[in-house]
Amino acid sequence: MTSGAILTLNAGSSSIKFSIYMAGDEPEERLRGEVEKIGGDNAELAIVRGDGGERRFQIGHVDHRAAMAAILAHSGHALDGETVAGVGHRIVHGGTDFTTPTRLDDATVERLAALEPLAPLHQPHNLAAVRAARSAFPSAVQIACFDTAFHRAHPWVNDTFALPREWYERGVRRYGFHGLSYEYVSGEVARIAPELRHGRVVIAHLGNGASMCAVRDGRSIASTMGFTALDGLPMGTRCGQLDPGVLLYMMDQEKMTPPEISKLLYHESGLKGLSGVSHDMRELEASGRPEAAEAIEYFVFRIRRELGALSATLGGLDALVFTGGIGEHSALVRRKVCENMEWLGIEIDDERNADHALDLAVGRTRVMVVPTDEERVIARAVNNELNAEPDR
Ligand SMILES: Nc1ncnc2c1ncn2[C@@H]1O[C@H](COP(=O)(O)OP(=O)(O)O)[C@@H](O)[C@H]1O
Ligand SMILES: CC(=O)OP(=O)(O)O
Ligand SMILES: [Mg+2]
Repeated sequence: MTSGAILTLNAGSSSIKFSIYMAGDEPEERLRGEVEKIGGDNAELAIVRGDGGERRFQIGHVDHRAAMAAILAHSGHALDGETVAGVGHRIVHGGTDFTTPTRLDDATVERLAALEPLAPLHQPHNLAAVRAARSAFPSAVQIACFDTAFHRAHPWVNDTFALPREWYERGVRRYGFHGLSYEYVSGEVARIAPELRHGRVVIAHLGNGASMCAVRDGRSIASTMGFTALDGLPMGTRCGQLDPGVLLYMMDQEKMTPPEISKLLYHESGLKGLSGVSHDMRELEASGRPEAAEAIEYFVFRIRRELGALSATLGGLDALVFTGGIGEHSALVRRKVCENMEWLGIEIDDERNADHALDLAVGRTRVMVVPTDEERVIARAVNNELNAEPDR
């Protein structure tokens, strides 16, 4: 059996999540943490140890590189002399080629860098973390785990756009994202409720990025995100589904350049753009401004619309599962999504919902809150790779 430590890195647009596991038959978590508000004036490093103890450090203004340095410094302490045997990375875009966890070398990093324009909020940061970790831990195995991989076997009708066929061959496809989260949550649903293993399940991953996925037999059938992580639901700062005619109008009539449009769609839209208050659901819920309430209303409206559509692709619904920062913590959003949904068998208990309980349903369709754990999926992939090479 393998020994040594596993470090996982999950770099997002404004945060880097990380964890340390010990390798073994099943990886064992030692510590997890996050640097939040990267790019702002008061970034914070939070560390949660396996025994539940939590520490927070104000680290001022940091960019991604400085945040990584802070993480590596703190990981060094926590490792307590253990060698890092493997580092696992969440890589948001794997394109058409990467469908399973993959070892990172110079050539792979270069191929993944070519996908940066398809995930500008994530991929450059993911690869910066890879470069930093390769130089900090040169003898460790570096493994890429892809957000797109869980969806790669979804049916062709969900994989394509109705463009001339050559565009599909050129890789313009609906990839889908949040796959590490869907893999973890669907596994948990099957473990907690074995009767749902072959059931019709919709998972709503509602975080700063948000998407929904129809799952059957542990596989993705359809999801709301497409070619990039802009499609589908509105998000913290991303617009979600948009008539492509809007883009043509912006270019032709408003003479906006591609970088200007990209900034608008990725950074200034979604909950932030609609409310003018914040991208953060906590702040919207606390705000008395009517625009904040309207932004929540739009978010909920789109979730309900997609729930209907995904249930239709599944031919009905046995379970709706909430996860992600909003899905796990916002009783308000869950209540609004589930209102007047008896036609889908959805009815929830208000008290259990306020308590963020695992099982909310009083109707025929299960409604569950399952905290996601992308880090564990990454740690398992690295652990498997290490166990496949026991002499390391
Ligand atoms: N207690 C809470 N109530 C409502 N929303 C919350 C709460 N905690 C976190 N959130 C929401 O969750 C988001 C972060 O979700 P998370 O899944 O961690 O995001 P990501 O991984 O995309 O950075 C925050 O931006 C905020 O909107
Ligand atoms: C793909 C994506 O949107 O990821 P995140 O939710 O971490 O921003
Ligand atoms: Mg996330």
